[in-house]
Amino acid sequence: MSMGQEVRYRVRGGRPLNGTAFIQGAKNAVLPMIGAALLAAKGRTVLRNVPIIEDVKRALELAEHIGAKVEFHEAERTVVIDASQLNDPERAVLPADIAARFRGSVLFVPALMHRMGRARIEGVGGCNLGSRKLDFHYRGFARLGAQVTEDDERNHINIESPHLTGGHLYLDTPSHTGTENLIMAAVLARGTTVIEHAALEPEVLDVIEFLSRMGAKISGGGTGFITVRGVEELTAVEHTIMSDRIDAGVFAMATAAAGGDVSLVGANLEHLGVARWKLEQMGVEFAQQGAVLHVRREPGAPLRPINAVTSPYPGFATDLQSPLMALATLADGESYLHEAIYDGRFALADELTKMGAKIEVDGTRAIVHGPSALRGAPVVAHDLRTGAALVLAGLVAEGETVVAPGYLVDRGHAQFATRLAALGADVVRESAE
Ligand SMILES: CC(=O)N[C@H]1[C@@H](OP(=O)(O)OP(=O)(O)OC[C@H]2O[C@@H](n3ccc(=O)[nH]c3=O)[C@H](O)[C@@H]2O)O[C@H](CO)[C@@H](O)[C@@H]1O
Ligand SMILES: C=C(OP(=O)(O)O)C(=O)O
Repeated sequence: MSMGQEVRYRVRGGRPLNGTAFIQGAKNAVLPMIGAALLAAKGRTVLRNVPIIEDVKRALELAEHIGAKVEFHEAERTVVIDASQLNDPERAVLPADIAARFRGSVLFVPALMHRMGRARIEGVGGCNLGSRKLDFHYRGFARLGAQVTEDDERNHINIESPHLTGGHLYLDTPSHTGTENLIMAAVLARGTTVIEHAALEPEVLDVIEFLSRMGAKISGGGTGFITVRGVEELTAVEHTIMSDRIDAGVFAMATAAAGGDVSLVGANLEHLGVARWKLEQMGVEFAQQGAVLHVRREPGAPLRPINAVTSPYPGFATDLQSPLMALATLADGESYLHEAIYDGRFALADELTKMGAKIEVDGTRAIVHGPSALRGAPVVAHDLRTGAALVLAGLVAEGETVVAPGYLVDRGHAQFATRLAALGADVVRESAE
C-alpha cells in the first residue's frame, strides 16, 4: 500500500468547462454505512453507488482485517459485505497502519463494541486539519456503559463493552461522525437512548435511513434531537448511497472558476445548504431539473466577492471552504472567509499565494483580495479539499500547475481528473505506482 506521494495532478489552465459530470456517491455517507453493515450478524449487505475513492478502499481493508468478507465490484460501484464471522475478540483492533490514514475508521467502533465486546484503536487519522478530537464519541460510549481507557504511552484507546445500555447523550457541538457513532452504539443497546444537539447533515439522514431499513428504531433525524430504541438484532439490506454534495459543490465551483455550462448528474441543490446562495451571490447560475443540476457562468463574466462563515449543516460546509477560497481569488474585490471548524485549513492560502493570489490570514479569518491573474506553479495539497481547491485554481491559471500529494485528492474524489477532462479541462493524474 503506497502513501501515494508519487501521485500528482497536472493541470493546464485556460479552458472553459462544458458537458456532463457524474456526481459520485457520498464519501461521508458510505464510510458510516460500511461501519453500520458490520452490525448485521446475518446475511450480506449490498451498498450501491459507492465512490471508488481511497477512503473506501481503506475502510474495506479494515473491515476485512477485523473478519468481514468484502467484495468491491468497482464497475458496478457496488460493495457486498458479509459480517457474519465477526466474532473473534482478538481481531477487535483498528491497527494504526490503516486507521491512521482515514478518519472514518472511528466509525467501526460501534460494530466492534457490539459484535466483539471490545475495541482497541491504535490510531485514527484523516486530513491534516489541525486539532481534531474524538472526546464526544468516547464520552458517549462511556455513558452507554463502555469502559474507555487511554494508553497514552502507546497512543491507544481501549474500550471494553460487554453490555451497552441506553442513556441520555449530548454533543457539545453537532459532530457529524459523533452523531452517527452514538446512533450506531445505541441501536443494539438495551433500552432507549436520546441524543441531544445531534448533527443535521444529509449524510446523517441517509445513514439513519439505512439503519432503519436494517431494523433499527430511530426517530427525530434532522431535528437535532434523536431517539433510538434498542433492538435485538439488525438485518443485512441493500441501499443506494446518496450523491456527494461536496463533490457536487467542487464541480459547481470548478465551472464557476473556468466559466462554462455544466450538467451535474445526481447533484441536489437543496443539499448544498448555504453554499448555494453564496455561489449565486457570486454570479453562478443554477437550475435544478429533476436529478440533474445545471451550473452556468459566462466565461470571462466577473465574479462578485463573498463573505462566508463555515458551520455545521445547513451552514456553509467547511469542506467547501477551500474551493471557495480558490474561487474568491478570481472575484472582483475583497472576500472574507471565517473557518470556524478546523484551525488547519488555511494552509491553502500559502499555496494559492505561490500561484499569485493575495490572501491575508489572521487566525481563523482570511481576506482574499481579488481578482488575481493566477499562474501555474508546483503546489502542495495539505488535505483532501486543499488538493481539490488547487486543481480548481489550476483550471484558470496560466501555464501548468502540479498538485501533490495526489493521494489526498484520491481519498475523497473518484476519477477526478477523468471527470474534469470529460468537461474539456486539461487535467491528468500522474502516478509512478
Ligand atoms: C467522515 C466524515 O463524515 N467527515 C466529515 C465530518 O468529520 P467529523 O465528523 O470528524 O467532524 P465533526 O463534525 O465531528 O467535527 C467538528 C468539530 O468538532 C470538534 N470535535 C468533534 C468531535 C469530538 O469528539 N470533539 C470535538 O471537539 C472537531 O475538532 C471539529 O472542530 O464532518 C466534518 C465537518 O462537517 C467534515 O469536514 C468531514 O468531511
Ligand atoms: C475532513 C474530511 O474528511 P475526513 O473527516 O474523512 O478527514 C473531508 O472530507 O474534507
